[in-house]
Amino acid sequence: MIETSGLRKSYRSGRRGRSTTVDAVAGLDLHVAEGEIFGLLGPNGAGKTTTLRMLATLLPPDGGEATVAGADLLTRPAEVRRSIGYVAQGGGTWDEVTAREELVLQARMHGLPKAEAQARAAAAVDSFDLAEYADRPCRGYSGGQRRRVDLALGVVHRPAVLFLDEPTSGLDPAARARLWAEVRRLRDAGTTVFLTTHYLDEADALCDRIAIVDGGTLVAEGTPAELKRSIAGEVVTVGVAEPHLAPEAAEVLTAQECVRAAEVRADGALRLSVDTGESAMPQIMRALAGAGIATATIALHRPTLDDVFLARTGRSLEES
Ligand SMILES: Nc1ncnc2c1ncn2[C@@H]1O[C@H](COP(=O)(O)OP(=O)(O)OP(=O)(O)O)[C@@H](O)[C@H]1O
Repeated sequence: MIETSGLRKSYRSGRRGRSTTVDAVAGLDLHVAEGEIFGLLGPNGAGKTTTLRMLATLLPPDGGEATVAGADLLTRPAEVRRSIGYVAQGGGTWDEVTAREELVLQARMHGLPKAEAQARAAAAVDSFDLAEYADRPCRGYSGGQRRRVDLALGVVHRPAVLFLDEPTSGLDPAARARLWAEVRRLRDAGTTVFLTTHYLDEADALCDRIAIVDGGTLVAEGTPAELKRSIAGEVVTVGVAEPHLAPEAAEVLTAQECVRAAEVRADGALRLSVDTGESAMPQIMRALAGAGIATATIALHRPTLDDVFLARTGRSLEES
């Protein structure tokens, strides 16, 4: 449904002579299948919004190719625009207008006659459960209510592809869960959803497939489960009884075949990447005992997407 190849965008800023160039998107290849929720995950400044705005025809790429819903982004942008909905970061509701009026206006902007636009607005009020406040000005809405209206506005013309930029940013847990349910409902009805997020849990729980980006380039792409299994392996943490021996313990363990990588964390514990935790744990204990290093604690963790990011970039996404 969306294909990109070598997609690029740079920004120049500063005065003449002292201008700097930021390669916001530095050659991105993405494949998004029809009917999936696809997430672009990355830290601040990774190039997520720039990518989304290019795919939504709001920003011209500097290079590369892309098709969206079967139309070439560069040569047939008007056709792309007819197939997509776009919800910007922070949304697009006006304080003085009601949600219903916004929905009618949006539908009319997509070329629907008045009666049809009103019918679409009424259907959206129903399906997004907006009736309680849809006829009040948007100014009084909660953050979660506004985001639901934003979603409804994004799909009132029934696009094949919906772009969402940081859809749950700033929402409380209950409002986030509600928005996730709405996004899943749209996907189940056949809409392809392309969203950006810097929340690991959102990428993991909501997205069918994700692309992790950093510095404008692709770090990894796949289903969250695949990425965690294939890239991060499993993680064993070990606390040694005498913390000053942690560096020596890391050296001993790095030499073990079952250990892919060992690092000493800031809290003095060892963090080990292994293929299979269950079989690695007895070997780890034996190796440490053999080196005369006593173990205080040992625990097996299921890998997270942050472990994937760490394995690929050497940094934690949560600290980026
Ligand atoms: N209009 C602009 N002029 C100059 N630099 C820009 C402009 N817009 C973005 N950038 C830079 O391009 C890079 C990518 O920005 P972008 O907004 O695409 O990242 P992002 O992953 O969406 O970040 P965030 O999560 O903070 O929204 C950043 O280094 C940013 O500072």
